[in-house]
Amino acid sequence: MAICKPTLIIHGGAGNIRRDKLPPDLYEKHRASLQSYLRSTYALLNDGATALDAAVHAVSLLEDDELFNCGRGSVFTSAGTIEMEASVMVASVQPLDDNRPGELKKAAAVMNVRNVRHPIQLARESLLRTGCSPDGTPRADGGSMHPQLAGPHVENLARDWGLEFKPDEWFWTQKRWDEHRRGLEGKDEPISLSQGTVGCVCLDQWGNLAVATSTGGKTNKLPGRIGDTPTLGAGFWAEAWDMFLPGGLLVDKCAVSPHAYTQTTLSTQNVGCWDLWGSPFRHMLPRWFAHGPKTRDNDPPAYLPRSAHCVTGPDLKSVLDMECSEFEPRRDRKAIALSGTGDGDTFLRIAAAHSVASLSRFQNLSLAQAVQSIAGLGGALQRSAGSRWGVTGEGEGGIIGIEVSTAKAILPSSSSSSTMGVSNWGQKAEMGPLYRGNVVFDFNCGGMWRAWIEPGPLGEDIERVMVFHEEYNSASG
Ligand SMILES: NC(=O)C[C@H](N)C(=O)O
Repeated sequence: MAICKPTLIIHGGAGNIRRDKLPPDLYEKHRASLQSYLRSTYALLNDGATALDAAVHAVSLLEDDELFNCGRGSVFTSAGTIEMEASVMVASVQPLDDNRPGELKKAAAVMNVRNVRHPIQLARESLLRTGCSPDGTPRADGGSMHPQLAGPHVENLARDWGLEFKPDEWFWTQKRWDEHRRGLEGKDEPISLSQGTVGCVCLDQWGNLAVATSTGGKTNKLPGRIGDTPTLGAGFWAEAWDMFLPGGLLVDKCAVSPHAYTQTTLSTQNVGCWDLWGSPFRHMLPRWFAHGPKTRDNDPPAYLPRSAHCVTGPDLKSVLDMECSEFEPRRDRKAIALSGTGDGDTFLRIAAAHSVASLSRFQNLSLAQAVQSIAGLGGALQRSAGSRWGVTGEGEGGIIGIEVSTAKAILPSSSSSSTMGVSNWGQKAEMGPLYRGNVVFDFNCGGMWRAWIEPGPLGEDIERVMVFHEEYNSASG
């Protein structure tokens, strides 16, 4: 049964893109490409495609488009060769199910790939071919449980799996060759450069999230260099976790401060604690919490389901007797997926995508806040460049993502003007509640090519295509 409204965001690279160095015709070409890929991918999602297939569809189109640094438009290494990288990863707000495509392996990445027309399709095949069944018995699909595969070995698998190959000439483009030559000669770029990696994050009707990312890497990278795009947790990540919402009991530390958050790992699962005092669930708290937080030194140090570990106190028995029938523990699930672009060496150094996920999960930040603190201005990517910031391109980049939760509501997104957030209140539809993904992005450099669908004031779909923080034609930015 459909439980989610499809949600979609695509990026086409971030970097030192400047308004005065981005001619209108080049802007228009990027805008038209991104809009067309956004539309066809969104149509697929609405027709019932899985998030994985839709994301791979979007990135396959980008890989054939010379404008972007991936597939056919890939940049050259310092040796004048093309070495491509791509990755996919999935997560779901549905309960874990090893029979769901991709769930067994969760992520697959390919690196140092040559002549494969669609590296992203190779990553998809590698994800789905695990070489074993959910119960661990061998399966003859030619795959393995390895999430990262490189070079001639994975190219051989691509042949075995029937993927399309193209000759070197097909990948050669004048624009990238000129960039390569100018770079070797130490000359400046005459027009705006984006680092050009592409990515798609989407949510399907069944609550599955997928991220697909593809790149040629950095212009004049050393042959054999592996970047963030095919490295788990650096240039991409997807994750889902269970949350407990009102009906469970609160962590002591959480009760001390209205904004505190505590996460305790229990034997079989992680449980989280929301800031209930400032949350929309306030009115659902039992009456004995009505006076707000206070410290209870003898309480158990974790937020646990009632049956396992209960709040102590004089009124506990009567509270449970009176309140529990109307206050059942409810387990909700949250999922996120992220794709990055920019200086991959920095993304690697700070495990950028996984850092965003950890902030969201363990610090209980909205995804918008978490993305901002890593990829926004003054965020961890920028800070890690130190005194080299603005000189070498180090630390520059951006991240796109989607979060979705089966709770009736999630915490509102950051109000920062540079971090786009769409609130995620469950929508009522005939078949029951539909959840909407929350599209987020941020970047710390001149621009990031991106396109997404957002809800208008009446809930209608609105397409957005942007490169700067503001519209291309606005005076500022
Ligand atoms: N184009 C990019 O975004 C570059 C990519 N992140 C890399 O460093 O390999």
